[in-house]
Amino acid sequence: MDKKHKTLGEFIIENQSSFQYSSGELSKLINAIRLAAKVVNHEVNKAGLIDILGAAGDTNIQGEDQQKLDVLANEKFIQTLKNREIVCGIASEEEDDFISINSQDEQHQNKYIVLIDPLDGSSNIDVNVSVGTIFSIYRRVTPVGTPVTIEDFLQPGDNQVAAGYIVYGTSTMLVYTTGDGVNGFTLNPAIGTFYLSHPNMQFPETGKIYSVNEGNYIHFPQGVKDYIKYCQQEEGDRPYTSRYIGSLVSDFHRNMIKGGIYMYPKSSKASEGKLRLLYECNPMAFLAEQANGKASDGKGRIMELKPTELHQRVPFFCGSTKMVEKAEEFIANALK
Ligand SMILES: O=P(O)(O)OC[C@H]1O[C@](O)(COP(=O)(O)O)[C@@H](O)[C@@H]1O
Ligand SMILES: [Mg+2]
Ligand SMILES: [Mg+2]
Repeated sequence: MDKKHKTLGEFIIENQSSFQYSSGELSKLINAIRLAAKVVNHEVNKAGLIDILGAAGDTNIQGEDQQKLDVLANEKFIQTLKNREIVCGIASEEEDDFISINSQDEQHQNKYIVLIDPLDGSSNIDVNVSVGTIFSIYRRVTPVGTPVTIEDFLQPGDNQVAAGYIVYGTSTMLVYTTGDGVNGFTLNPAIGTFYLSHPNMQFPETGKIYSVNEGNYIHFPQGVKDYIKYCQQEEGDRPYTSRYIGSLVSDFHRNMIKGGIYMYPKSSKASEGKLRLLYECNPMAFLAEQANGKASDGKGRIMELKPTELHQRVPFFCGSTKMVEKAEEFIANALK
């Protein structure tokens, strides 16, 4: 029993009252995500030993080949949330449409919806590089007790009540916010308990790491090219170091601890970039802002964007405030 660190369970109970809608329902929801994370973590850790590597044989609505672990993680999270009867709707990267869940208990109608990227960094699954899960939680906007509609999911990021990720890396961590700062919990695999290991996480105001797939450089807008050149120049505290894991969760996590910027710009190959607004950019933006960082589409705040489609993509620039502002500056200058 680790007396030095608070468990996630203790932390949730202690901080429940600081949550504006505190009714215990959100705590139950975070606990359900914790449970599903442990189940997926168990599978990820022994991926090479069980038939869970490689493609599942289907493509998702994004046109991507679904990996077996994408499908498994999707099933585990949806199953856990359904079984625990705490949400009235779920949307997932791996599901074409949202799922409406009617509560069996007439007396108790659920108010929360969850959007998930069940397995983030799918291209890294087979090569034993860290991957993650991303979640975003909203209160529904349509009347309680009626089936959820697309309106419940197409809410701007500013309406999120909670967001977070799990990183399955050298250690497994759950990092989340309910709008009162960002806290990180590390799983003690010996006893299956998450402990508070990274209280009040903060992005350093600036940093020396830039994370972008430079293989797409020639396809990037001029402003983005100019910013990357700026990062590579011999001047002042530059050149910065290029670090790109290819898992958004892992690149974000490192940059939040060390200071840095992650970029997935639009390009001549991908007119709106690659990342999905609802279950990748909005939750990471909420975390970034709660940790004194910044998240932008290159022009303005991600969380002000009014979503129009469940799986829409947006350009994404996220990390240390000064670095994101610099990138925005280069993008704006190139458009003059
Ligand atoms: O291989 P690319 O084009 O650089 O894309 C890598 C990016 O795509 C992602 O893998 C997209 O997420 P999924 O794996 O959930 O589809 C991000 O995690 C990562 O940052
Ligand atoms: Mg992803
Ligand atoms: Mg994914």
